[in-house]
Amino acid sequence: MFASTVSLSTPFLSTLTLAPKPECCPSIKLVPRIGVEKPARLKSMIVGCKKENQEVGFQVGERLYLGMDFGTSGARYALIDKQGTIHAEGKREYPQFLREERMDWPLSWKTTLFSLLEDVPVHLRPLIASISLDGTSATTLIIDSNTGEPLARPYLYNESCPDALPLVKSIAPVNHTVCSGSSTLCKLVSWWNNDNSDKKSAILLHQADWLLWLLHGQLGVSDYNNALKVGYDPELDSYPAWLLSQPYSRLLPIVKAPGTSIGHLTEDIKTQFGFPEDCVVCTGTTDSIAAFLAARATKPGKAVTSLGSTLAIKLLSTTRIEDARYGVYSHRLDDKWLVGGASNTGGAVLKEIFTDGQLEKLSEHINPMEASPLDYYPLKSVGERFPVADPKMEPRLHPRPESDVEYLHGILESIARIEAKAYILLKDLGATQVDEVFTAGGGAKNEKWTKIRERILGLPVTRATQTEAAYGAALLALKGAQIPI
Ligand SMILES: Nc1ncnc2c1ncn2[C@@H]1O[C@H](COP(=O)(O)OP(=O)(O)O)[C@@H](O)[C@H]1O
Ligand SMILES: O=C(CO)[C@H](O)[C@H](O)COP(=O)(O)O
Repeated sequence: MFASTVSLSTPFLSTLTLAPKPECCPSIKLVPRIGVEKPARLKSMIVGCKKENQEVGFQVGERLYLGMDFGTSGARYALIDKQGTIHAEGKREYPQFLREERMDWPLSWKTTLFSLLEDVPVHLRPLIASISLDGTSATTLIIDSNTGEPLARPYLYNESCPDALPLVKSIAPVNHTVCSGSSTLCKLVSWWNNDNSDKKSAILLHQADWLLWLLHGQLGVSDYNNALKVGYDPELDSYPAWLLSQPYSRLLPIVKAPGTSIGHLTEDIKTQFGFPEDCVVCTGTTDSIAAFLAARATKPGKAVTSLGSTLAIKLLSTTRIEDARYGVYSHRLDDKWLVGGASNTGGAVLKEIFTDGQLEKLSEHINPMEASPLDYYPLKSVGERFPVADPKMEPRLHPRPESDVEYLHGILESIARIEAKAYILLKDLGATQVDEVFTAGGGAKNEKWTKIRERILGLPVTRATQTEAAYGAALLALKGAQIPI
């Protein structure tokens, strides 16, 4: 494990100022005041938002910023203005495309990307100044640099390549972030050692990088959040020498800060969707960092727990902590560090047992102030990443009580205990002590779960004003638009 406190330049959070809000409600009905014309002919648009039957518009020609989140179970978009007001939002499930009896994830993600763009109200598209998006971390694609098409099936965020671990451990510093079977570097090395396809034209991209490439057309660009788990050092702002000396280092993408303008939309995309000539595409981030950005927690000690399909924890710390023994790593954010990790526990386990409606109904009958005697380790399948890095950890969801209310209570409480263990671990490893937890993701809506977590964490737990990672991605688009290419 190593911990360091560094001063890093190019602050993000402090450079990103949201203009003062005109009186406008967060979730709004758009009421175009003038006839909606074909985007190509549209000169400018005053768009109102409804608040108690008033229409509050904003300056003609003001711009909008599009963020998209490609999470575990589906994708979302959020369209905001420079005050951070949401002008449109939507979501899509991933379509199931099979190829050789396996899910064709690249086709599903690409289809979902273009479906989300179709869902953006056509009369708002000409106002969009920039686009960014987030994806699941360490979801790795090996791409043919001649075509942009995948040379192999993607390695998903929670997949592990233990075959590559001994070699990766032999080149990387002790307990470095890449020394985990689910790291991007292990996936790259596993492909390099086992795949017989033509390696000359191969490049590595993360899910977010590849989806952004479909919009800007420049292959081989990533961000220092997505690139962390392939070995990029956001403190050095470069790949380390021990990695650059490897034969496969030529597959690595160039790395920019999240929310950096890469270039304009391709002509095809502009024409197909009616986006403006000056719309830029910005580097993205990972889904749990986008959720952190959405929460707008800016002080050390503030943390965001993303209760999505997985449990991802991000604590804003002045100290950088890396320790693969526990699945702990630090993402750079501005001049501070987002210390944390991602557990395989979380909503995906709940989804296998209960529908969202059942979760809502059953939760009504839970007394959150009463401790559940049930002790589970809820996992969908074998293997855990954090706060215990154990690829062989077995799920534990039995004995199952007669009552589904008691069963759900036990699962929610057990996930809360894992969350508490994670925050205690971060403190013991030297991170800034957590003093408040914001919640993002689908689980944030469960008030009983929030109360259970407050009791077990012994901390105030509040639902972030914005819980969707897509909002955080939109903030990155806003940042990128403020800094010209
Ligand atoms: N009322 C609820 N209580 C707890 N969890 C919930 C509730 N409603 C939905 N969820 C969980 O939220 C998860 C989806 O959250 P989301 O943030 O959309 O996930 P992701 O982006 O990781 O796909 C699902 O796994 C679901 O089980
Ligand atoms: O669990 C995940 C998918 O939802 C990702 O692993 C999650 O994004 C955590 O990775 P990171 O901390 O690098 O963002």
